[in-house]
Amino acid sequence: MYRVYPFSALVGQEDLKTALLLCAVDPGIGGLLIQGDKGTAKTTAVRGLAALLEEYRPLPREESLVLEGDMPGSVPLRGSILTELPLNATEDRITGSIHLESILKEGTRRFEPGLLAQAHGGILYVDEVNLLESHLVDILLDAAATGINRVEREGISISHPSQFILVGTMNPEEGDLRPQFLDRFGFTIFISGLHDLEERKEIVSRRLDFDADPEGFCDRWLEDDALTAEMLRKARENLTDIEVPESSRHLIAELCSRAGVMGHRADITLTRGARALAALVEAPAVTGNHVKAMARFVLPHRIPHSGVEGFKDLADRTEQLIGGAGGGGSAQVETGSFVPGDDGSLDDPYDNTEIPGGAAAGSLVFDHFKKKRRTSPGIPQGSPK
Ligand SMILES: Nc1ncnc2c1ncn2[C@@H]1O[C@H](COP(=O)(O)OP(=O)(O)OP(=O)(O)O)[C@@H](O)[C@H]1O
Repeated sequence: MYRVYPFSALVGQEDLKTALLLCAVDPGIGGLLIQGDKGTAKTTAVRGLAALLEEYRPLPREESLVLEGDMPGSVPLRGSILTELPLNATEDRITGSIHLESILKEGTRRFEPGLLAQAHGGILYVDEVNLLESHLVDILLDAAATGINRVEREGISISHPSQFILVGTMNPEEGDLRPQFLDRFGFTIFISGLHDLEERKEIVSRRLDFDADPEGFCDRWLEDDALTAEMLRKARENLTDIEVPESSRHLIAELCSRAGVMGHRADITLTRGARALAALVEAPAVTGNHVKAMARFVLPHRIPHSGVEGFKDLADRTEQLIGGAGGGGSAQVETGSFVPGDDGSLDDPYDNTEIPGGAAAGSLVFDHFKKKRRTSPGIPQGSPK
């Protein structure tokens, strides 16, 4: 059987893994744009997450799609949870079209679903999204934001749900994405290769182990993938119960206003991101630390700039904003109703202690993951990493 390199076996790149998980917790975040170097596990991470979603099914997935409009009915949903969009995809292929053969042969009109139908309930991966024609990017971002694919063509109007996790990649050296498109991607992260020598060696040895014995390698990471899926499932379930207190709302407004972002999309995405992060680390409410961590994913690509500044400069400006926000400190909120686990061994995930400058989202999620793994009865202490 064909095996996929496990999501949990990725070395480091915790922000990348976290950004992907958060988009799975709340696809309404609007998708993730990964900028960065080649060979840094972007595709490996996305395929690993897809395999995890396929195996453990932490997210709801419908069997068929309900069509509305001029051709009401339903079409079966089939295929993989991961839809990869080819760069030569046409608008018809993406949105779906009227099946010509059925008109010619049977004289009836039938809707032929496209990639936006196939992606419903899964991941839509667009490698090198900056090389895609603008009107196609527009269609993808529109569906990602609204969760609906609308086909208005040839005198016909059809719509169907299309909720997916949009993941785009781009290498800025090969061309830019227009600012109006950048703003519509919920998160952007920049990733580069790892410089820690031990981590580099670990990447090679894990890859060679996987290639030599994919089955055995995947078995060793099974428990970690299962735990990640369980965290995802719980976070999805609890998402709308997470409180966003006034102090966090204030911090979000302050950060976005000081960043000088256009409109209010950043405020909304930052709120959704912080809420998804709180859900993933099992906190009952959004704290200042969650907001600050999410500001790094939400603000850099939205800060107005002259065009000469690279992502790194904008990330530095975001750090300055985070450092100076909230009167230089945290968004203080009440400790809420957190009840430690039965064994009392988990730290309070709602810990609102000020972390100077806030912690990285990847650290918050994977520190929590490691604590859970230590206290999960089914997980052997000797599991990898
Ligand atoms: N952090 C990592 N952990 C595990 N494997 C890694 C890591 N970084 C890179 N690799 C390995 O490097 C190889 C390249 O990874 P991958 O194809 O996912 O990169 P990519 O970022 O999608 O590249 P490209 O931009 O060229 O498409 C794979 O064999 C992958 O296993």
